[in-house]
Amino acid sequence: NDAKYKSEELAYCYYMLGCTSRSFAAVIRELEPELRDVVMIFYLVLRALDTVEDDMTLQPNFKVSLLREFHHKLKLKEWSFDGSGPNEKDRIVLVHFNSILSIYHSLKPKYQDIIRDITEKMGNGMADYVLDEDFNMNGVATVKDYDLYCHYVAGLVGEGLSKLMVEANFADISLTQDGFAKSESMGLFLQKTNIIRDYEEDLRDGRSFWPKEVWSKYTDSLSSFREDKSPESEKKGLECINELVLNALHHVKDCLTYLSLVSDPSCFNFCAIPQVMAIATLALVHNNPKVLRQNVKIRKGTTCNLILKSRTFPGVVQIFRSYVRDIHHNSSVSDPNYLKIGIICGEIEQFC
Ligand SMILES: CC(C)(C)CN1C(=O)[C@@H](CC(=O)N[C@@H](CC(=O)O)C(=O)O)O[C@H](c2cccc3ccccc23)c2cc(Cl)ccc21
Repeated sequence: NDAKYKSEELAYCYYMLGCTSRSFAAVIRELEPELRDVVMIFYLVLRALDTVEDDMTLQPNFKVSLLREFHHKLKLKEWSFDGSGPNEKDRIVLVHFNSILSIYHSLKPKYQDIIRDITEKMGNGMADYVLDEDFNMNGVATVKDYDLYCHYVAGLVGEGLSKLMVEANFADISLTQDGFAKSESMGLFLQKTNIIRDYEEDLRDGRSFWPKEVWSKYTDSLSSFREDKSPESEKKGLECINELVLNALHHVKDCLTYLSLVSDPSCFNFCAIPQVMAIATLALVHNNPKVLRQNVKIRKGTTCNLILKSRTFPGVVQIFRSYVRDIHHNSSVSDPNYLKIGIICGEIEQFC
């Protein structure tokens, strides 16, 4: 019967959520019922889009049209895609997209519209970068491009989540009345932290997202930090990392303000946990030469402590204050951005 069929599809969607991201899947499962399925579907649709964008085995022109028309697939009753490369880790969400569609169509129309609108904007933004040859090899050109790319892949997620939470009455309406500036910062803080951390891994995949306007101050070729093991090259690499850390820190005040406006406890957790993981990761990558050679990750034990401590807003503020102090104290006097890092850390500590 229909109810049984839907619950099997729902269970399969949660199974796919678990495949794409174990630790975050647990956080989504703790959301209030009104938003749990909505956010889970939103997350899976974004994962599907990300899997298409990440797939370097797809013909560029085919990839561009699939990204630009992906939001139309959400209007279909049935659609799936089995053409992803064999190594695409989340290809399951495209192969079994029918399960996502069946739950998507059971959501309230308002929620469906928000998800489809973000999917359209994100798909078109991603498509704009696919054909940009320079982007693949030299990262984004300017810091402005860096912010625009992060807007498409992460800032828009913040806009969508803010609309969903306000629609469900779980967050203050002001989150949708500032032009989504704070929502944007939430996404950009996460994405910029990942981009700094993933330097070596992305180079291995033959691409980088570090803005040339920054790295070209420290080297003639982005991959030199990885290839040239000399102390001079390492020092330049660290100064480049630290400038990107400085750039990311400018989003922190907005992120803390955003979190103070999320009233529902389960939504607060959902929003706070990725943020505290990000500030811990940012402190880890700051002035850390290992970033140039491998993919550094915060320790499992640290993650558990962060999750426990981030259940309340004061707990989150304390976590941010402590890591921002670490960044401030670990900054080298010889670093060209030493003063700017001191200023932004001081401002954040004031703000806390
Ligand atoms: C690119 C990204 C940062 C937006 C990805 N993104 C996130 O990073 C996840 C966390 C995540 O997936 N962590 C992975 C680790 C990892 O993949 O690096 C895990 O397994 O724990 O969180 C974000 C996310 C959560 C809560 C509030 C947000 C507000 C604005 C923007 C994004 C927000 C996310 C929410 C949704 Cl609905 C969809 C995607 C995301």
